[in-house]
Amino acid sequence: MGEGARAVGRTTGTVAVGTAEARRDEGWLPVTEAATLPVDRVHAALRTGPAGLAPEEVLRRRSRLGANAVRTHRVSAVAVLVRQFRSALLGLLLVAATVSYFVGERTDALVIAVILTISVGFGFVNEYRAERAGAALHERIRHTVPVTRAGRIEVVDVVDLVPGDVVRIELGTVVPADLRITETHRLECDESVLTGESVAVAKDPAPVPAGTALDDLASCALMGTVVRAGSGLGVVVATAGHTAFGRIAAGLGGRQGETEFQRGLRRFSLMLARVAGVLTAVIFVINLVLHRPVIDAVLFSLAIAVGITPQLLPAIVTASLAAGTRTLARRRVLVKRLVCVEDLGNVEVLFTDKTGTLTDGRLSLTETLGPDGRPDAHVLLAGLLANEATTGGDGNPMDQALWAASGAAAQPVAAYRRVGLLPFDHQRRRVSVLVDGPDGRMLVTKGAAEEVMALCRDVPEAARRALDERLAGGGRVVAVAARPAPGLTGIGPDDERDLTFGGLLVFLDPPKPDARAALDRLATLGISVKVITGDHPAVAVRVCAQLGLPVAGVLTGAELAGIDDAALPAAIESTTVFARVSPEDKARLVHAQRAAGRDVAFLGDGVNDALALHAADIGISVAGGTDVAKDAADVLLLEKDLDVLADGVTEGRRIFANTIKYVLMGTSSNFGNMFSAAGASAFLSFLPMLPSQILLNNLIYDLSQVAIPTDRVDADQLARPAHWDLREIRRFMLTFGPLSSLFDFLTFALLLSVLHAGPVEFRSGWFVESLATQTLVVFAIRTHTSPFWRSRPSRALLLAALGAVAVAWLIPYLPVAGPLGFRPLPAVFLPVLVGLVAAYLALVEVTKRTLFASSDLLRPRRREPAAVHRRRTHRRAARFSSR
Ligand SMILES: Nc1ncnc2c1ncn2[C@@H]1O[C@H](COP(=O)(O)OP(=O)(O)OP(=O)(O)O)[C@@H](O)[C@H]1O
Ligand SMILES: [Mg+2]
Repeated sequence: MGEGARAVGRTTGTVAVGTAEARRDEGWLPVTEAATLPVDRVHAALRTGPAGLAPEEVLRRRSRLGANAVRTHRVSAVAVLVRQFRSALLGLLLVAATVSYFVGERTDALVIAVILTISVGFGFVNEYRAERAGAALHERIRHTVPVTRAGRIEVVDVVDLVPGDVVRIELGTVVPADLRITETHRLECDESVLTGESVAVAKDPAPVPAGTALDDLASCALMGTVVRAGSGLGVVVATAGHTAFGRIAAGLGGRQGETEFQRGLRRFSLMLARVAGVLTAVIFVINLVLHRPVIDAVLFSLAIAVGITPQLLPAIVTASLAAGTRTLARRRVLVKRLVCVEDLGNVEVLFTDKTGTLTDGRLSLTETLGPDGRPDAHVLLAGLLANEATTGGDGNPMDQALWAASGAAAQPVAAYRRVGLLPFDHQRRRVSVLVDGPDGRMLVTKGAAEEVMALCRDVPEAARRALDERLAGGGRVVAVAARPAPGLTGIGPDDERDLTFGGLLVFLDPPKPDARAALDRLATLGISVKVITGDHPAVAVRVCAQLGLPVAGVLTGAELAGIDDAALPAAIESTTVFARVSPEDKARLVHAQRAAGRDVAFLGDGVNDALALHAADIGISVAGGTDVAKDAADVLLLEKDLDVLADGVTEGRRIFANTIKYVLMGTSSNFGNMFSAAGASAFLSFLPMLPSQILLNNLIYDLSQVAIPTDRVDADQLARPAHWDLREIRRFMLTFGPLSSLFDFLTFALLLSVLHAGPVEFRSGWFVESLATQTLVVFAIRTHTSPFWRSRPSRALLLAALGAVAVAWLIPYLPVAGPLGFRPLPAVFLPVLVGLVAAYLALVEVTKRTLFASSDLLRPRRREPAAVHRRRTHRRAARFSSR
C-alpha cells in the first residue's frame, strides 16, 4: 500500500473516534472546524503563520502525516501476481488437479499444473508491464502549486503539502488540500466535484457559524475543487484522507479508475462467465449421470469454463493502451494517464483556440493607425505605455510584440512614469495604466478595439472603417485611448470611461499552412471542429476561410449570455466560431456539449482556457502554454499542431477496434468449440478432449492473440468513435457460436463414421480442427470488407495465427504427444480438415456481411450522469498520486 492509501486507511478511524484536541495534536484540523475559527486561531492551532513553515518542520509533518495523496501508482509485483489467481476458476482447477494427482491421474494433473503455470506467468508479465507503463506516466507528471515556506515562495509538488503550508491559488487551479482562506481577491470556487452543484461559491476569510454544512464553507477552499474566478491565499488545514475529497476518492477504491474499455470487457467477461457457469454445471451433471469418474467430470467441466472465459483480455487492453502511449510519445504527444488514449479515440467535438493552433502564433505589429485611419507612428507610444511587458521579453505575446516593433526604440517612453496599473484580464479584454508625463497625469487604455471604442467619447468614422477593413483582412487589432486624470491615484474598472480615441494597432498572425491538412484529417475522423477565441469574430472567420474550415455560424460572448442552458446545445450545434468569449463562457460551452452527450476535447494554452480544460472530457494543452493550462490538461502536445492530435484520435480508435476483434473471436469459434465439447461429452463414450488438452488448446489460442494489437485497422472502423454495446455482442455470440458448433459436429461425424477414429485419434483430430477455426476466424471478423483477403492483416497477426495452427498440427508428432494423449494424424485427416476449415470460414464470411451490415456495434453511447461524475473524481484524484 502506498503512503497515500495508508493515510486514507488511518484517517477513517481517526475521523470517527478522534476529538478535536487529538486532531490538533496530530497537527491538522477538520475543515468544518477550521472554517468557524478566526484566521489567527487557525494559525495558532497549526503552529504556522503568514510566512509559512520552516523546512525542517515541513519534513517532520510530512513524515508524521504522510503524503498528500489519495492514490498510489506504486506497482507491486506481488499484487499483480495475486490478481492472476483472483479468478475462482483457476483456484478450483488447481484444487481439482491436486486431488486428481493423489487419486491417481498423475500425468494429467502435472500437465494441467504446467499449462496453468505458463498461462498465469503470461498473464502476469503482460499485466505487470502494462502497470509499469502506467506508473511511469505518473512518475513523469508533476502537479505543483506556489507555497510560502519560511517567508519565501517556492513551487511545491501537491503531494508534498502539509498542514500549515501557505498556498496561493488562482483562476484554474485545482485546490491542492483543504485550505482555510486567509486572503481573497474575488475568489470563487467550483465545488461540483464534491457537491454536484455547479454554481460557483464565493469565498471570504470571515469565519462561518459553527455547524455550517460542507457546501457552505465560504471561509475555506476544499481539496479537489477548482478556482473559477479571482485568486486567494490559504493555509492548509488538512491533507489527503483527512479531507472530504480524500474520503470520496478512497470510497472509489485506491487504484486508478477503470477505463470504459476495461469496464466493457469486465461486463463481457461476466456474461461469458455466466454462460460458462451454466455449461459447467450441465456437463458435470451429465457426466455424473453417465457414471464417469467424478474427478474427471470436475476437471473436464472446469477446463471448459477456463476455455470460455477470456482471462487475458483486460491485461491485453492495458498493454495496448500502454503501447499506444509510447506510439504517441514518438509523435510528441504526452498523455498523463493510460485512459487518455482511449478518451482521445472517443472525441466527437473539438473546441480549439485560434492563436498558435490555426495561426502561427507569432504576432508582429504591422500597422499603427491614427484616429483618421491613416498611418501614425505616434500611436505606438500609447501601446508601449499601456503595456505589462518589459523590454526583457516577459508579459503577454501582444505586449511583447509591441516592444519588438521596429519603431519601439524611438518612442519617448522614458518621459513617462507609471503610477498605477489595472492589469489585462480576459473578462475586460483591456489593460489600463496611470502615467505622469509631459501633459500631466494620464489614464491610457489599450484593448479589444470595438470595446475600447465603446468607452470613447467620440470615434471618427474613418477609424471605424479602418477597423472593419483590417478585421476582414484577418488582422488582430487593438485600440488605444486616453484621458487626462489629474488627482487620480489608482485605477479601477470604472475609471475606464470618457476616453479620447487614440488609434489602432494592427498585428499580423498568419494562418498556419499545414493546419488545413490537419483540419481535413479531423473531418474524416468525424470530429467537428469549433473555434473558440477571445478575439474579434471577423478575425476568426477570416482565418477559418483561409484554412478551408466551413463556418456554419458565429456567436459572440454577448450573444451567448442571452441563450439559456436549455437552448445552448442546439445553438452550439449550428455554430463554428465563438468569439469575444470569456473563460467562463468557454467552460460553459464545454459543459453544455457534454451534457448533450457528446465527447468533448478542448485545446488551449492560456490561463483563460484552464476552466474549459478541466470541464472537457479531455483537455489538451501545449508544452509552451501557461502552467495553469498545462496543469489542467490531460494531454500535452510538445508542438502545437492539430495533425498530431488527429494521430492521437486515430490511435485511440485503433486500439478499440482491435479490442473488439478479441471479443468477436471469443464469442465465435472459441465459445462454439467449448460448447461443442460439452455437448459431445453427453453422447460420446469417452471425453472428446482431456482437460489438459483443453487447457493447452486455450493457451495456444491466447498466445496467438497477443499479436492482435499490432493489427491494421480499416479506415471505415476509424471514421467515428465506437462504444461498447453488450447486446450487440450477445447477438454475435448467438450467431457465430452455433455456426462454429455446427462445424464441430460435422467434424465429429466425419471423425467417427468415415475415419473410424478411436478416442486418441478423435482428440488429436479435433484438437487441430478447433484451434484452426478459433484462430483463423480472426481474418474474417477483423474487417468489414468482404471477401476478407482484400484487407491486409499485420504481418505479426498473420504469423501468429498461422503459427498457432502449425503448432497444433505438430504437437502430435513431438515427444510430448504421449503424456498429452495425442497421436500423429493419418494422412487423410489433412485434406478433410482443410476442407472443413475452409467451408467454415466461407460461412462466417457470408454471415458476417448481414451481421456487420445491421450491426450497431458502433452506436454512440449514452452516458449515465453517475458514471460521468465518478470518472471526473477519478481524474481529479489522479493528480494526488504518490508512490
Ligand atoms: N496585451 C493585451 N493588451 C490589450 N488587449 C489585449 C491584449 N491581449 C489581448 N487583448 C485583447 O483581448 C482579446 C482577447 O484575448 P485573449 O487572450 O483573451 O483571447 P484568446 O481567447 O486567448 O484568443 P486566442 O484564440 O487568439 O488564443 C484580444 O482579441 C485582444 O483584443
Ligand atoms: Mg489564447
